[in-house]
This record gives sequence, structure tokens and C-alpha cells, in this order.
Amino acid sequence: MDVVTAEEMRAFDRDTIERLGIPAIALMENAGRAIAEEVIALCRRRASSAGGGAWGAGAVDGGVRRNEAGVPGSDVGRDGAGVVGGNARRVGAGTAGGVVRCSETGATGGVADASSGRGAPGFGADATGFTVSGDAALTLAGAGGEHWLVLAGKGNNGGDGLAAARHLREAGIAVTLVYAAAPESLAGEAALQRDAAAAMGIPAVVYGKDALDLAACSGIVDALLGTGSAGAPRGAYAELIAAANASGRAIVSADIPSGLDADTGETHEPCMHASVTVCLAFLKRGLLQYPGAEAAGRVVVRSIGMPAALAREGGVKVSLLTPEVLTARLKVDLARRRSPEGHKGTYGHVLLAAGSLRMSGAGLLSARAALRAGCGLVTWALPEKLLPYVIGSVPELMLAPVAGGDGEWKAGTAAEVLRLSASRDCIAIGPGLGRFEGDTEWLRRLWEETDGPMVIDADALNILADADYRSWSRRHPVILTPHPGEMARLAGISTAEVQRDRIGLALSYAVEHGVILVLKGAHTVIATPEGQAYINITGHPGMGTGGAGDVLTGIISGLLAQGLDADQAAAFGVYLHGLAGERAARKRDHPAALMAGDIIEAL
Ligand SMILES: NC(=O)C1=CN([C@@H]2O[C@H](COP(=O)(O)OP(=O)(O)OC[C@H]3O[C@@H](n4cnc5c(N)ncnc54)[C@H](OP(=O)(O)O)[C@@H]3O)[C@@H](O)[C@H]2O)[C@@H](O)CC1
Ligand SMILES: [K+]
Repeated sequence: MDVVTAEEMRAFDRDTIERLGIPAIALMENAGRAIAEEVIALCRRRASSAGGGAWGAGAVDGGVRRNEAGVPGSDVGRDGAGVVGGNARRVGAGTAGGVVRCSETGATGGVADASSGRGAPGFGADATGFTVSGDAALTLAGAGGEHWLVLAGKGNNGGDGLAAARHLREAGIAVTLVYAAAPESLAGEAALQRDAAAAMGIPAVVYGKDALDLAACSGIVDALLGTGSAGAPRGAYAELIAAANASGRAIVSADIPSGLDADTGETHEPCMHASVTVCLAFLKRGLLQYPGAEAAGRVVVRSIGMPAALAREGGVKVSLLTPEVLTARLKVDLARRRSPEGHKGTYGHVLLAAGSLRMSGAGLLSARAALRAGCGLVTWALPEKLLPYVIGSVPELMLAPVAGGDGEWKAGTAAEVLRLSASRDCIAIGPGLGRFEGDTEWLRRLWEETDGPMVIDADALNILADADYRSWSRRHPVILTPHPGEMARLAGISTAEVQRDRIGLALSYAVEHGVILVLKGAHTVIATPEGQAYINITGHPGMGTGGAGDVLTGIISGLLAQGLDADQAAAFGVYLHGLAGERAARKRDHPAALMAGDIIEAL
């Protein structure tokens, strides 16, 4: 799934309208319908979780909708669906594989599924097999108990909301329009939608002019500001956002939550806190980056008639890291098939340069993770003083002591590490390494002289941050795996600046420095030197624990040793690490109990 900026979105809009000749009003109609369908789906979920019973089969009886269920009153506030046990993997929560749900509507309206001939009873289904189906996704049993406010801005986002209002009204839901600006100020397609809603007799108020109680409704459609907004919401927009958030009502945002920066995920003050965001046509970068990802709630990407191919043709650089992207674009064998004739030599050999006396566990974690990731062999080069302490801890591991009688690394070990690396498939450097006299020159030699892919983590990243390593030469790919603090040091900016636009920063850094950058954190970004980025959505908040990064280094190295190329190993490694973290968290009574070693055991 492609992930776009607001500017890219505008270009695709223009292309669809001008080159393909699809009228803008048609796109807006589709957007309105998609939003309405998601509102109805939310009403259904809310009713069933409030004990309204199954609204699916049986809710339609001979074509007459029953109204007994669905009286709202127990607002969900934030839509619970898709958030499991505090694990807020909202996008893609539908499957373990991280596939983004493109729509969940249409299956539970209680109307016959004419395409399959099965499912809920329809209008007049009988023994002859004759079936007439209705528009299930726009049908709501118990709609009479619902009253939604549609907050409309004066741009096209407002137009989308006004189109949705008509569909909601058709479904039997009471709707009131709340204009943030004088209705006369709407133009173009939004003005057409305003007039259509008025012609249908949908009641409307103007904020600031008419009396309004936002808490007196059962839900709110946020169609105030979309990709055309600039800066913090002003005036009536700001007041409506604040009032909507304070109302405690479920909020469905059109395209993006109003007040969100669609590109960076920054939330302005105020920013709408949506239960559901119905993202139109293409996933926006800001919906994946925190805090925007949190403000967006459950994200549903809905097609509105713009061809998906526009993103490819338009050179969109960012994709969600789904199983489809891993297989189709990155050519990763998700099944990780192994040859029946395979032996330890078939699956490669990792050399790990890591660990010091106070941080020997980091080396152990990386080494064990590499083995669990499926490589054939791991050799851990470590300061000799550590040997008696770690010997036997991981019997599968080979240990290669190098000079370091005090348990710290020494610059003079570079030649020995180079010798060891000659017969290994990749090298991972950094976990628990510490800093030492001459470490810059030590790392430069390994960087320039090792003959295979390299993973750089932890203190090895800090060495890089202090060096002008762009002048170093390198024939093989390098993967850097910084957390935001390490990234800040590498880029010479603050951690807050790193987090301000993780995707943008990762892309520019990877291209400028010719490295594969794995910027860790919630929704890890993997950026390549060619300017492609992948956003991972596997993982669990419980993974914020010491050693989880060392495990990732091990996994990526283990995959490199097995012959995956650097892009594949970085992306697939991050993906597997997140999945293992999710599994490990599920095994604990509470995810806070998760430790890095648990992630390895869940691989
Ligand atoms: N074919 C199409 O066109 C399609 C469009 N689509 C939909 O359109 C959306 C983009 O629409 P858009 O470009 O009209 O911008 P939009 O987000 O409605 O806001 C602009 C208005 O807000 C105002 N404003 C700006 N900043 C502000 C602030 N801080 N505080 C207060 N006001 C502020 C600004 O007023 P101004 O400052 O110019 O006076 C202007 O009037 C997109 O997200 C999607 O929903 C899709 O359905 C696909 C098809
Ligand atoms: K919005």
C-alpha cells in the first residue's frame, strides 16, 4: 500500500480529473459514500458491543427494517475495534500479517449477499433462489436512534462531509450540518454539495451564529480540514475541534483528523481525536507517524475512484510494509523455505563484534536472535575477559576472544576482526560495544575493508555520529539501526526534531549517506539509499525494553547471512521482530513484563 504526501495527493487529484476526465464531483461523491459507510459500520459495532445483539442476519425482515436495536447512548468515544489489549496497531489491525484493512463494510447489513447467494436473508429470498439485495453498507437497522453532526469546513474536505450527510440521511440517521464558515463561502464542488443537502432539507446551523450542543448528538463527522489545511486550526475551526473532543462522542474524520499535519503526523493545537479516520484514496504519511497515528484512531483507507497505479507512475516513495509489499516488491520468501539438502553451511555465518564487560548481555541477545532468525552459524568476537562469563550461555554460539584483558574493546583488534570476517557472510557491529580510544579508526577500517554487508547498531552508531564517515569508502551495503536518540546524534539534531517527521528524515539521511536506515520506534521506518521507504506496523508497546534493539540487529544479521539482500533483510527483519514482539506480549499476563529475550523465543 502506497503512502503519500498532501502534495502528491493533489497531483493525483489533478491527474484523475484532468487527464482521465473523471469529474471532481464524482470523486467527492465516492468520498462521501465511503465516509457514510464507515459511520454506519461504527454504529453497528457500537450497537452490537452495547448488547444490541447481532445486527447481521435477521435484522432485515422481509425488507422492513426493525428499529428495536441500536439506540446509542454508550458512546465509544474512541472506537475500540482494532485496538487489542492496549496494543494500538490501528492500521492493519485486521490481520496478523499486517495487511491494511481497506474496508470492513458491506457484510453485516442484514441484506442478502447476492454475489454469493449466501449470507443474511434478503428481500424475498425463496426456494427458487430468486434474490434481490439492497445496499447493505448504507443500511442501518435502528438508525432512528442516531443523530450525527457533520462539521463542514469550506474546502473540499467539507464537501466530502456534506456528501456523506446525504447518505446518512438516506440510511435513516438524523443529521445536522454544522458549518464552520458562512455557507455562502463554499465554492466549486463543495458548494454543489451544500445546495444538494439544502434541497434535501437537511437541517444546518452556522457555528457562532446558531445555538449548538455537540454533546447532544450520537456521533460527529469531522469534515473541517483535510489535506488543504495549513498550520494550526484558526477561529471557528479551532473552537469546533476543541468542542468535539470535549463532547465524548464518537468522531469519524474525513481523510485526516482536522488539525493534523498530513505529511509529518504532527498534531496542531487543537487536533481532532478521531475514533475512525476514513482516509481517501491513498494513505497519508501523517496517519502513520505519531502523534498523528494516535489522533487518527482506526484508519480505513477507502477507494474513491482514483487509480492506484497513479502512485506507482507518480513515483511515490513510501509504502506500508505489508506481506504483499514484502513479497511483490521486495521479493522476500515469507515462508522462508529451507532446502531439504540444507546444512549449517547453507544458511550462512554471522560475525558479531559486540559486548563489553558491563554490557555482555547485548552480545548474547544479538547472537541468539541471529541463530533464531535461521542463520547456520554465529561467531561472536568479544574482549577476551568476557569469555569465562559467557562461555556455555549459548552452546550453539562460537566465541572468538580478541585482545581486551579489561573487558573493553581495543583499537588494535581491527586486524583480528577483519581476519575473522573474511570467512563470514556478514558482520554486525555495536551492541554493548562501548566507546574506546581509537574507535573511529577501528570502525573505519572495518567499514572500508570488510567484504560483505554490515549492520551497525548502538555505540557503533555513536562512533559514526562523531566521524565524518561520508568520506569513508565502502563497496558493500551498510544497514544502520538507530533509535531516535542515536538518530539525533547521527543527524546532529534533537530527538524531538527526529520524531517530527521520521519518514522525511529517514529518507533524506539514507539517500545522502548511501546507507539503509532503520529508524526504530513505533512504526519503524526502513529507508534505502535509492530513496524508497517502508513503514512497519507490526510490533507492540511492550517492546520498549532494554535489549529489544540488540535482538533486531541479530535478526537482520541472521537474514543477511542467509542471502537476503540488505533491503530485504532490513525490512523483513523489522517486520519479523515486530511480529515476534506481538506474540511474546500475548504470552505474558501483562505486556509490561515483556523482556528482550522473550522476543527471541517468540521468533
Ligand atoms: N477532487 C478533489 O478535490 C478531492 C478532494 N478531496 C478532499 O478534499 C480535501 C482537500 O480539500 P481542499 O484542498 O479544498 O482543502 P481542505 O482541507 O478542505 O481545507 C481548505 C480550506 O480550509 C481553510 N483552512 C486552511 N487551513 C486552515 C486553518 N489552519 N484554519 C482554518 N481554516 C483553514 C482554507 O481557507 P483559507 O485559509 O484559504 O481561507 C480552505 O478554505 C481532502 O482532504 C479530501 O477530504 C478528496 O475527497 C479527493 C477528491
Ligand atoms: K477532516
